Amino acid sequence: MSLLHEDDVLARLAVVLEERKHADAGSSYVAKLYAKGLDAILKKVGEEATETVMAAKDGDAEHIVYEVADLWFHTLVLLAHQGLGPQAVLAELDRRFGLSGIAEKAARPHD
Ligand SMILES: N=c1c2ncn([C@@H]3O[C@H](COP(=O)(O)OP(=O)(O)OP(=O)(O)O)[C@@H](O)[C@H]3O)c2ncn1[C@@H]1O[C@H](COP(=O)(O)O)[C@@H](O)[C@H]1O
Repeated sequence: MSLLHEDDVLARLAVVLEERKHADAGSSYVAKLYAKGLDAILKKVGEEATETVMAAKDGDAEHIVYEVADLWFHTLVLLAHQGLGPQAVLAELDRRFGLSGIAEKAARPHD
């Protein structure tokens, strides 16, 4: 799998999450979660955060990745429910990275 493909997965998943807003609640996991509403989505985010903490305490790398994927997925559902998408979060992280000056230092290593 290419790096580009992996980089792109948040955007591609966000498109599917938008499409599920028009799907029948019985037809998909995400459509059912939307139908249950914000509190149900928040409950899943909380559960997955807790499961991530427990996996990290166990120190099993595969389990950590699995639980963080569940957590990221449910935060993407939350963002979509709120009319937002991963690009907004990525832009905020990019802004903070820019503020840190690390990118500029990397471009001028001898300063
Ligand atoms: N990436 C995911 C994804 N990650 C996790 N999950 C679901 O999130 C749930 C995780 O919750 P738990 O571990 O608590 O398992 P559970 O007991 O089955 O969950 P609950 O039924 O209690 O909520 C599971 O049901 C997983 O199937 C996901 N469901 C869907 N996707 C993606 O979302 C897209 C749309 O999904 P559908 O709406 O199902 O078509 C798919 O193409 C996938 O790419």
